[in-house]
Amino acid sequence: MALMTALGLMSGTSMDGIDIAAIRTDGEGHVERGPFLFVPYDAAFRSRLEQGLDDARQIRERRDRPGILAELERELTEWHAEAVRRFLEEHGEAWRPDVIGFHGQTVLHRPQEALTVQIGDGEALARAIGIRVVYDMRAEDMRQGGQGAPLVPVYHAALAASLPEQYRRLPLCFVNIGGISNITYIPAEGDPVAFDTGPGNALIDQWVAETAGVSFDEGGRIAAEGKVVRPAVEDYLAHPFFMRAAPKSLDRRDFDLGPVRGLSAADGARTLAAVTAEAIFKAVELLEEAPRLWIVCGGGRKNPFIISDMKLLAESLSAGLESVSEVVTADDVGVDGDAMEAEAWAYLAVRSLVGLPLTFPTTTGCREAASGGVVAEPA
Ligand SMILES: Nc1ncnc2c1ncn2[C@@H]1O[C@H](COP(=O)(O)OP(=O)(O)OP(=O)(O)O)[C@@H](O)[C@H]1O
Ligand SMILES: CC(=O)N[C@H]1[C@@H]2OC[C@@H](O2)[C@@H](O)[C@@H]1O[C@H](C)C(=O)O
Repeated sequence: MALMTALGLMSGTSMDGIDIAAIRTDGEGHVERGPFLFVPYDAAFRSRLEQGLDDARQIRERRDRPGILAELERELTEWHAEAVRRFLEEHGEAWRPDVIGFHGQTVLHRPQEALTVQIGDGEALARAIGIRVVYDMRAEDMRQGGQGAPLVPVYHAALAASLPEQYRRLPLCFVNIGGISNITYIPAEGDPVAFDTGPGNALIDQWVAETAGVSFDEGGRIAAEGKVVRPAVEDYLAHPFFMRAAPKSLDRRDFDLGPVRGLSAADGARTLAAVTAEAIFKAVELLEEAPRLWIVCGGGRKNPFIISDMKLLAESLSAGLESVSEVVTADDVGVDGDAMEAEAWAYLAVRSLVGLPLTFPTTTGCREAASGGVVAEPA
């Protein structure tokens, strides 16, 4: 197939802003990565999104927009249109997209009820920027019996195939630490396996907002003053989610700050970093073999305590293995840990246009490999 230029727009569960990335791809093995831009939301819009999550609890049917959600959807779409305009001003000449993959903002995710809701009006976005948009890429997977998440694994698989030789150590795991964490396990033989693993940064963000008045724990500075409080970690890890078989996925509200309440700001931040790392390693119990390499993507890789805890866990894991299990960041292996999800949404948009599958029984639990997405034309 001919190559297409695609833009991906991701507003993740951290609700910190919009990631935009461009790629050129055939939707299969060929991926050229282009520029990346992050457009942060202001504090006022972030708190409106939080309110949107509250209102979303009243949603019974995926088109419902109770409370502020209808207005919020308009605002969110406008934020995205503006972000695209800004991207095109800088990179439009070399990277004028044929198509845009638009994620929107997840406000509710209840896989057990086959209900997942991303606000964001794909039709309005296509009209506003005059470019074809593919949106609502999770819904078809759910109709086919899948979790509707995670969707990035098919892109991880494409990247795994082009990793530098010294990092093609199968089985390996891509770890995405966004608001929620998820992994893609690439075995030596067979299909990639994927699932959400537990909390990512969302709890840390909520905790430091409440106790220290900042939106995230930059560089782990708050955690640096604290210690890991074991009973709180154990409390989180006793959550029934960890006992469940994969595939499985999470809503941002499935975990809360209950177990760290009463701790100092620093101890809470340090403890939650440990929870994130340990929850990821709990995934090993669900995998056929322990990964030889963990490639960490997403904002959580910039929290040094999450990374150092993961490295210690990998060391103890290695003790029982013939080959070592090592933790590296996306940047170490030559991929962009910030742009990855937005690139994936660009890649998925191209796959959707050509009718290739986005999800597989081993990544979301869909009955058979499923495509998806709705195409909005600009005119
Ligand atoms: N310098 C940093 N130090 C510590 N944490 C950071 C830093 N930069 C970003 N983060 C954390 O990463 C989060 C954003 O991560 P990311 O962009 O991967 O999330 P997301 O787009 O919401 O992803 P997802 O869809 O996977 O939930 C921030 O909310 C913050 O908690
Ligand atoms: C429903 C939803 O938005 N899920 C997100 C969330 O954030 C991380 C994790 O939970 C993952 O399952 C998914 O996002 C990524 C982009 C995915 O679909 O692969």
